[in-house]
Amino acid sequence: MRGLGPFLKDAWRLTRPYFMTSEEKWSARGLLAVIIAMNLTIVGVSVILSYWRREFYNALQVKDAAAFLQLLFVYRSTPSGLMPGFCELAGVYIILAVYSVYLNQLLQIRWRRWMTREFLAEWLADRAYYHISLTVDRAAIGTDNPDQRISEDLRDFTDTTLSLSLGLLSNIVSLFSFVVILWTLSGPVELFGVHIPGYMVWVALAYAVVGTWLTHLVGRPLALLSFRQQRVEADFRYALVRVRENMEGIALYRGEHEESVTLRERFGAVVANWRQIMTRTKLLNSLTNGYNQVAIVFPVVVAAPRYFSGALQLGGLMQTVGAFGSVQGSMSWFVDSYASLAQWRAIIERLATFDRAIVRARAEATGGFTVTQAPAGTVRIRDVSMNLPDGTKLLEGADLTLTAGHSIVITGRTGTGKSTLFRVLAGIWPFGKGLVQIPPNSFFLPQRPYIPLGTLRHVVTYPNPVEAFSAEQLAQALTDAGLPHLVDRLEHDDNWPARLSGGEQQRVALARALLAKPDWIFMDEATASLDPDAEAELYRVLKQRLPNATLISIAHRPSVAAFHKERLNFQRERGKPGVLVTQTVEPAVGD
Ligand SMILES: Nc1ncnc2c1ncn2[C@@H]1O[C@H](COP(=O)(O)OP(=O)(O)OP(=O)(O)O)[C@@H](O)[C@H]1O
Repeated sequence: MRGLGPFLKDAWRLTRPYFMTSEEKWSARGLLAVIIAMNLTIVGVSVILSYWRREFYNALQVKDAAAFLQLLFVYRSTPSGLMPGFCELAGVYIILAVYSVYLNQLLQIRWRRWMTREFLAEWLADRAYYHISLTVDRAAIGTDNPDQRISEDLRDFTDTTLSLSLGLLSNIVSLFSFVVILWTLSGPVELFGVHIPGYMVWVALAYAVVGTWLTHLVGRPLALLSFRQQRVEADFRYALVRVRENMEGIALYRGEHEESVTLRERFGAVVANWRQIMTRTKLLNSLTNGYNQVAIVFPVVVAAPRYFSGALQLGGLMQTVGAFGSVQGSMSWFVDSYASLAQWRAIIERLATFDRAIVRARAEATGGFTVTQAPAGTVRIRDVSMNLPDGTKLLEGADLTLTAGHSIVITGRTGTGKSTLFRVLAGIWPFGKGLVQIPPNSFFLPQRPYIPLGTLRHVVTYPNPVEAFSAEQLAQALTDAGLPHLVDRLEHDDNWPARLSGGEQQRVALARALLAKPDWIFMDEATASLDPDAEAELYRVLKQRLPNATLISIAHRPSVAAFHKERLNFQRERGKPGVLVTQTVEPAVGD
């Protein structure tokens, strides 16, 4: 963990924009001011209620029924001023308590909405999400699981920041107010010849600190145990999900017994940890119940000598009991907040690291590459060096010019760097340097196409809006791509990533290319899941439907090479940068 200074700086850096510079800053400040005012008023009402208590019990002591009724339902004039009735005080208290929480939740969700939008925009800008995924450092907190940072950490950050800061303010004011009340009620005491003024204040503070500290000590292992419980429950659930996702594989291997052993083992951990939670909860409950029972009489016992000596009336005694409870409540808040403070610190650390990783990734979006538009009819790379994130060189100082109408197939042994070259040409690979010039109307088809959730129409038109193409255009593209059976299901909302086979997914990607009508089509083993006949058929369709498009394909099969004019062989020896070697290919029949 970093020092306190940098941590506070990070906390401020995350908090500042919403309240200081965002377009919502005025409504946010207004809402925060109202919540603070409400919380302080709640403390004020509690203080008035403490004096009300004194009047009320004094009225009981002297059997003054009129004062009793006034104090319950209307108001009463007292020597120290007008005392509102219980109904009014309770009414105001209830309204404040309800609306302070409600407005707090409102501010929390608005703040979270704003931060989530900001983080999402930053994360998706300049392909920062992709860059971070390439360089993710498992040891560094903050850059792993971006989904968790954006959903959970932002939620917990806004929640914890508000509850800690507002809680701190209310509890300081409350502690101070009730310590003063207790001080005025409590006379001095002589202990072993020492004169101690306001002795009840010291007793209350000591009682609260010892009690909450003991509770904290006994209860602390529970936090760890419940954290572990979440983990073992998640492990058990994950094992069940693995079975669900691999049912066919398990059935074919007859792996039921093995699975059942694993599942029982994992559930065994759930039960074992739960038993520890039970034991610890029992201990904690013994302590808190005992403490709470003692708390009922403890302040009365402490104040009793002054009551019996006549220095305090019944009202004063009851006010003392209430003030004692309030001091204890505020002190407990400070002790309990240790845990939330540690949690808050961890959240801020994770969010700040994530934020810095995004800024860094955006700054290095294209690495040392200069990606520009190519002059019409060419694709050019000049002096391109292509590295892995760890610095390993895949290609060094490469030059390449592709001309329109001259289709190329890129081949090479697996793992040489063909897909990485494809990413460089697409302008998304950030590691390396050189000039990359690509014509604007280029279309990139990866090996594993992205299939979003939603209707099939959304899947096929992605990333364009659903209304970008007519039903006839979509039907034609699907039919051309070999998916005529899906034409009727365009409006069906299904789990398409799971429903479509690997080959069908690649056909959907080709349908997208047919709709986009690009001048250049770059394909990274984009038909590898199809059988050779279907693959050849699709290449024929592409050439027929898009006769002016130039195909640049990465492929292993010779049958695909036959659809291209030239072969570019990516050759790389272990530990050395690769080279691109041009070779001729036999044209396919009808090419
Ligand atoms: N993000 C990454 N981090 C580290 N290494 C990577 C990363 N991406 C790719 N590599 C490595 O770079 C090398 C080249 O990968 P690439 O996918 O470009 O190969 P390829 O020639 O397309 O292989 P194939 O024919 O099997 O698809 C491989 O050794 C791969 O493990």
